[in-house]
Parts: sequence; C-alpha cells; structure tokens
Amino acid sequence: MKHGIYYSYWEHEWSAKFGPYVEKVAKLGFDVIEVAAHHINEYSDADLAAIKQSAKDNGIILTAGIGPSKTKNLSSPDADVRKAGKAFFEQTLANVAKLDIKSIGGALHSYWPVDYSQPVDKVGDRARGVEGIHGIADFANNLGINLCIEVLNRFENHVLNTAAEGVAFVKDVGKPNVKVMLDTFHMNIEEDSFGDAIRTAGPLLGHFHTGESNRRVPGKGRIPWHEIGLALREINYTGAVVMEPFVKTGGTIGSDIRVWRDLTDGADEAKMDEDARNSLAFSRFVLGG
Ligand SMILES: O=C(CO)[C@@H](O)[C@H](O)[C@H](O)CO
Ligand SMILES: [Mn+2]
Repeated sequence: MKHGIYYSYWEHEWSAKFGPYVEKVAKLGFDVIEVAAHHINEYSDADLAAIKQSAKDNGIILTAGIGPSKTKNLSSPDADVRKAGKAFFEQTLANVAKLDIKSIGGALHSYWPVDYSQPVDKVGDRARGVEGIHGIADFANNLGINLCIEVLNRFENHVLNTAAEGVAFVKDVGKPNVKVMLDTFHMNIEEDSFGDAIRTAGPLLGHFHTGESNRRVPGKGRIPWHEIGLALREINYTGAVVMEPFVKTGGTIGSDIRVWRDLTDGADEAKMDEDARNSLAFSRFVLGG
C-alpha cells in the first residue's frame, strides 16, 4: 500500500501549479502525490518533463484526480458535449501519461459537482456514462492508465453513490483498466458499513481516498479507521491510499467542496505540513503500508 496526499490541501484553485509540491510532499514522507488534471492541458511538454524528473529525483509516484466540467460530461444527453468530453479526456490522458501517471480518479463517467437545479436522469446518465467510459478505456490502457470511477455522495453526484453501484457500473463497462474508487468522506454518508463496502469493491478497488467526515486529515475525527484498515487488508489492497483533506475556505476549491468555515484552526503553512505529516504516520499505522 502506498500513501499519498492531494496537493489541493494547500491550495484554493484547481488550476494551481502542482510542480512545486512534488518535493514538499516527498519531504513530508509521502510515497504519492495526487495532482489535479483539470488544467493539465495548459502545461507545456517542458513543464511536464521537469515535473516527471522531479518525481523521479524525489522517489515520488504521481496519481491524477479530476472533476470533469459540465461541458466535458461523457454522460451528457447532448451528443456534442459527449464528443467534447471524449476529446478532452484523450488530450488529458495523453498529458497525464507524460508524467508516468498510471491512475486517474474522479467522476470520470459524469461531471462534478452536479447542478441539481435541473432534473436528473440517473438511468440515462448511467447508460451514457458506461458507454463513455467504454469509449476511452482502450485509449487509456494503451497509455498504461487505469480509470478509477469515484463513488460520490448524493449531494455531489447522482450516478454512483455506493460501492455496490460502482461495482455494477465497472462490470458493465467490462474493461480491465476500469476500476472502482472509494472515498471515506462519501462512504460516511452513503454506506451502511465501511468494511462491507470495501469488501464489495474487493479486487475491483483501484484507488482509495481518505478524509474525515468534515474532510479534515485522517486521525482528527470519528471515521472508523480500524475497521477500514482491516477491510483493506482483507481484500489485499495494494494500491494507493490518498488523503484528500479540504480545510481551507475560498477559491473554486472552497466553493466546489463547500468549505464555509476555516477548518485549519488558523494554521500557517508549517502547521498544515505538520498536520499532514502526523496524519501520514496515523494512516500508515492504522491502514497499513
Ligand atoms: O471526493 C472528491 C470530491 O468530493 C474528489 O475526489 C473530486 O472528485 C476530485 O478530486 C476533484 O478533483
Ligand atoms: Mn475523493
């Protein structure tokens, strides 16, 4: 098991440059840094080559996360949007591959966060989502990339809310590089049992996000980490466990994540780093790896 952190913990914008965080995260003792792929198509090849080299020099593995925008929605009822989504993903995956990234996770099958001011069509969106992911899976596989379909809570997406729904979706896609992704923040809202959800995903679990029920770093709240660690060991999970704390207000991150109060307790960057380091030690102990 490899442990990581989403660099957005320190930032306000999905567009924030992730290059400088590779060394920082390595110094904090992590194995993995997760980067936001939302704006990766704006990086030059030289930028990507430098970041790849920095990861190599620092012994860090990169993974990617993304919340696709409504205009790039692979499950949209509008065929032109689906087409734009496919083109966006192909460009994004090609750039992600330049960083030697083997896994991209998020609501790849849909968009995020969902606009609930309009009625939703879960059945139709799911069917188009299966087709959309099926349509980019081989492209990703040829680049050695797994597509990890994130199961989200009801307030952020309607297509997949439970591990069982995630597994059924991934089985319908039926491609070896398309996996289920779980996140303890979302599981806390939707699952009857953390352990059962992880066992339901079993060998299809491709990526795992961690965070407390208010998205503080693991160890500061009341998520049942021991139960989660036992279940991950039971299914012999060897993938990445990436903590995804969101504690800062402001910017597109604060707004998309609905952070309306300062959850850092007024921390400066040094204290934010210390919290991450302590949470990493806690996560390695309780989850393994
Ligand atoms: O859990 C979430 C959102 O609640 C994230 O994983 C998100 O989908 C993605 O990371 C956006 O970059
Ligand atoms: Mn997540």
